[in-house]
Amino acid sequence: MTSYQSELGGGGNVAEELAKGQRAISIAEFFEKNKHMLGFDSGARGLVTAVKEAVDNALDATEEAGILPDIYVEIAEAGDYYRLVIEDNGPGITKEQIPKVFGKLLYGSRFHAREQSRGQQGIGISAAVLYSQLTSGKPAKITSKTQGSSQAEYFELIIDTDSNEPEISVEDTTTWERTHGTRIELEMEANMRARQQLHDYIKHTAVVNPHARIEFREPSEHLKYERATDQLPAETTEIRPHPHGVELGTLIKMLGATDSYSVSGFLQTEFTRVGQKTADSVVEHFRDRHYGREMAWSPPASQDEADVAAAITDAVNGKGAEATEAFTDAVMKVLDARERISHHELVTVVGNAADATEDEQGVTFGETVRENAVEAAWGAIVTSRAADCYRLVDDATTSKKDDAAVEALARRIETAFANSEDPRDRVTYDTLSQFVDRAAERTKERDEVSFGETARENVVDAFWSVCRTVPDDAPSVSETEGDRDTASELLEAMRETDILSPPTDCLAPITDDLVRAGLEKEYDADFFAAATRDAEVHGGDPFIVEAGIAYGGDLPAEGQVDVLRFANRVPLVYQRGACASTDVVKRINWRNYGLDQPGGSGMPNGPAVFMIHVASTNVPFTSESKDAIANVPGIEDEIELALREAARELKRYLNKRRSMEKRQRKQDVIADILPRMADKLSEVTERDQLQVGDSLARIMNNVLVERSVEDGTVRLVVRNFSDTNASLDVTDIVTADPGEPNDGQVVEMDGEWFVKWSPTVSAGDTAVLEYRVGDDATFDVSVEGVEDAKLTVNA
Ligand SMILES: Nc1ncnc2c1ncn2[C@@H]1O[C@H](COP(=O)(O)OP(=O)(O)OP(=O)(O)O)[C@@H](O)[C@H]1O
Repeated sequence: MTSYQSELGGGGNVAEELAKGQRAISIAEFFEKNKHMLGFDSGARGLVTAVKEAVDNALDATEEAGILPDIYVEIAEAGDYYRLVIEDNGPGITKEQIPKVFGKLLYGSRFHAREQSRGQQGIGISAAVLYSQLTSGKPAKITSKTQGSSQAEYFELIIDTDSNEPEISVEDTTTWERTHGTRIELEMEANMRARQQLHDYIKHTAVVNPHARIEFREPSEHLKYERATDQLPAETTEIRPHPHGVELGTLIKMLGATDSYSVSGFLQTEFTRVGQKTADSVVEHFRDRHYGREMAWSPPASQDEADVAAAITDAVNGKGAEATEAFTDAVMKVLDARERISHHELVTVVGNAADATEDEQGVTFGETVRENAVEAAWGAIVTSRAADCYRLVDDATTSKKDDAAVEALARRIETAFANSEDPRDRVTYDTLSQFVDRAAERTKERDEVSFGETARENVVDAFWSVCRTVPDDAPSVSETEGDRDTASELLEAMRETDILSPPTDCLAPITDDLVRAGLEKEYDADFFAAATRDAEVHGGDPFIVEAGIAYGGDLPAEGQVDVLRFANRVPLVYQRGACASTDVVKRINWRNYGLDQPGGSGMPNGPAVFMIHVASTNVPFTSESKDAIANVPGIEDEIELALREAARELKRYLNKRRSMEKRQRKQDVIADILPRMADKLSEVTERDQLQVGDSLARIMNNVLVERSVEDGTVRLVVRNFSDTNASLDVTDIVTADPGEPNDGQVVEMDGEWFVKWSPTVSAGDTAVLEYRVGDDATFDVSVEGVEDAKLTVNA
């Protein structure tokens, strides 16, 4: 760094020297230097990020247009570089927009939309273009065809990093076999070291987008992921911001942009879930914060020292005895009936009494008389502060506090009111808290009695609850926008008002059925479970968490469970350790759900894949490169609940499987011993060998299927030795024509006859299935509807 130290004291102006080097930095220049922020930290990672940005856009665009996505991704070596091609069958991009979409950072359609989408910031694809031009020096080649066009638009362009504007080198039309869509070709310095992440990204994209067809070709592999459903994700609706989710800067911007004059109108037109009632409630809190409330004191009783009536009478000059008395009586009549009165309420009471006296007595009560009367009456009323403060403190604290302590605290609060700058006893909640805190501190110092946190809060709330909201109009929109403190008061009022959660039609969860279908499509497992939670809200943005589990089958039994993380249907393949979803998986006790977890915490082991999906209008990521979900407690709780929901199903499955395995082992032992016993028995008794299948089925409480063939009659006897009903599908495959059996159905296929029955056999009952066939036929029976371990087939 240039040092100006030698110039210090030498008469030179360092600030002016520095000023020569100070200039604005373009966004493109900034990202050129900070590529890692956008996920382009290395050649390996750059390739994954570029694929991800283009595929995410393709999925967003096709979904928005209601088109089932057909996406082609190709990575090929091109000399010293890699060439990346991504094609989609989306709606295409208009000629005017192409240069901006690809040649300008921070240009997009989703930044301002409160709707679930993969893209959010308008940086993704242009950052890929920037990375490609920086590393290979080659322009991006874009082909795009909109629906109904016969020709496609073709551009070659780069981003001018000084101006953050597109620099077009070729602009042409071309023919393209796709009826509509977009094709992007980028060359970049890259390598395939992140091959695994690339494959994970594509495969996991296929899992959570079962409606998409994706073809992926890279130098050593060519893969096709077919769609599992023709059902597009549910259409989403854009929502207005929720009052609980905006920041101060955004609020001020919104106040500047609105057409509304009043804050109430502004709230109702610019935010979701705000009707008249909610707006009224926010405005009331806003006024409380902006103006404070007025303390209401109990008017002293007439026999008390402070004589309000006398004070009023004294204050009224030259109105004649009769009118003065009538006026004083009218005020006192109202005051006597009131338990408490605040300053503005007194102004109204005096005003009404003056109007009535004017009418009845024909004497004018002008502004000054009214003001004098209010001042005099208020002066007399506030003499009761001490007694009032005592009562409020006494009621708000426990009986354990002795009287002198209560008295001391109340006296100090009273003094705070008496010394306050506002003669109307207006206080904000914060000021009131300060009054009470200071009074409590002094009482501790002087009287050695302490009032703890809770006691203080109770006292503040007791005073606040008898304070009156002031009648002043809430500041207008322009007044609020023009003053940062006022805007901040409005924001706090919005946050403290209970407001219905935002609607969730802006979200499109995958849904549990499709989570399961997606997993079934890509993983050869024995068991699948899925759960979709109800929507919750974080910082004003709705979110939905989904979880899925695949278990067993071909999944690797060794090592840790594989965790697939997704945000708005986008697989997150980096920063696993920094992600809230990983943290949640680790903190669950998986032993409770039948999985192996060394030490009882951390990643569980076993042949399982966990899938976690967070869908939101604003997913809180840990960084701009959108690699990991931040540790937001509300979101973590939902992730945990979704996982536990799916895990409960897994537990049931594993328990059942274990008991079946146990049963099978027992059965294997018996099946081994029984024939040997039968052998021995027939040897000893010299009788024919016994049929052991029947006995085995009886011992194991199984369903037994036994065949006998006699004079061309094939008989399958089904005996249910279990204690529940059995609904079976029994199919006998015969090599000769079985004619027309009584209850079974026959289908012939390639010289084999399939005879099928679907009997329900009650516990302890028997069903007989029969047909006739020629002598030399052979048979092969299959039975479904009963677990293998509970079935004995002797046929
Ligand atoms: N394949 C495509 N088909 C149609 N429109 C597209 C396509 N790719 C990009 N767009 C349009 O270009 C805009 C900019 O895309 P870009 O990837 O830069 O940002 P984004 O997807 O909005 O947000 P993010 O930076 O979070 O990815 C998108 O918002 C979309 O309107």
